[in-house]
Amino acid sequence: MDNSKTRVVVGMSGGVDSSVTALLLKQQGYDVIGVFMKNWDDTDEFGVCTATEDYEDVRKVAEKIGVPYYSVNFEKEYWDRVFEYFLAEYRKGRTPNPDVMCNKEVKFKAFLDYAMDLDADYVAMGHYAKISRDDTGYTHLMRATDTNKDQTYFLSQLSQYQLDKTMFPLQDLTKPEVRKIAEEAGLATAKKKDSTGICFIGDRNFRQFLGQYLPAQPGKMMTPDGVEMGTHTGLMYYTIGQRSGLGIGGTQGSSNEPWFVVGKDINENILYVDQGFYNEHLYADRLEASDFSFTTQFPETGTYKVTAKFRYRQPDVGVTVHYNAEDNTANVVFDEPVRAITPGQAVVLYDGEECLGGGIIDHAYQNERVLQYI
Ligand SMILES: Nc1ncnc2c1ncn2[C@@H]1O[C@H](COP(=O)(O)OP(=O)(O)OP(=O)(O)O)[C@@H](O)[C@H]1O
Repeated sequence: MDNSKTRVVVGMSGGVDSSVTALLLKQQGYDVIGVFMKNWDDTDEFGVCTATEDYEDVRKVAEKIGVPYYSVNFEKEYWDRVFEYFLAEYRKGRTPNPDVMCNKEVKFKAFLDYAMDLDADYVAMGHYAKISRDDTGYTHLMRATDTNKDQTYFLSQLSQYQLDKTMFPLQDLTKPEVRKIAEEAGLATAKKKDSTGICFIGDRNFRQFLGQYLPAQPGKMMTPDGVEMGTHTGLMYYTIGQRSGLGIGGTQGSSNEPWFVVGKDINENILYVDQGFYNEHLYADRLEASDFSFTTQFPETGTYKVTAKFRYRQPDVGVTVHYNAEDNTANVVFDEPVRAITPGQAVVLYDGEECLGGGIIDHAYQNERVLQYI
């Protein structure tokens, strides 16, 4: 097949995954253009900026494989559509997922629009996820072959239009295979270490970073039974189910079991803590979520039996979804109790290998009691 008339704009981050993405498309004969996005000014006190180093890697790889490359600045779009949302969620005591929003608003919106202005037919990214196009014209988002790396959780809010314009050339490869391809092709990024954590925070200290934007408000730390356990340093620093950083020894109370965050009262500025990983206050039997997006079609109001993930890298759980199309919300009832459901995170729905879409978790319940008090 002659791919030379099909233009594909590849999001090149300067990492190994997107380097191999560009290489594979070039080998398949596509008209490839590499584009690096600068979404965040991370120049440090020494004037060093990792974006400059990453772009240098894009240059090396693009020159090696012989594709043109550009850089585009989306700092404003990223700030307005991802970072403001991130801060607003923390202000409400929730734990947002900026990667879900970055995909929806920047990588597959601002970037996609930019690519279309370059007369692209598709954008391609180095995500581990599969695109499958059926005979009726629908494009489906499927889990990656490398289940260990599958990123559909983060892509769950993409629309049919966005998916229809997307290619994921790594979809059938495992990470070790991708590294091997990069090495054999002599790409400068073959041995580059994977990025970790939230992209704009990088290796920086999370507390310090967040504290620069949101003033920390210390308050009371209590057990759900009302026993005062000391003070917390600011509700935003704690996530439901989290163990570390409570500053309480294991000797308080009746057992030596470690302490976990089991709830937050944002109005009273109280952090609720209790003992034991399997603490009953951490287990929910259903949740309510809003702001759903679906990858093929929005369903009608009704009841659906599917599986769901409530955070990245968690096995699916069987659920019954009672979806309300009028206000785009759902009540999601679990087949078995689930630990540490966290408001602000995405609930992502699957039908077998297909990622159907997802919403944002608002509340979790246990026997009709609202957990977490947020
Ligand atoms: N700054 C950027 N500019 C252009 N594209 C980007 C940028 N950051 C990420 N992407 C695209 O999004 C994909 C997934 O991003 P993610 O942050 O998960 O990177 P990754 O899995 O570490 O990939 P890579 O090894 O390519 O950095 C990348 O493979 C790339 O195609």
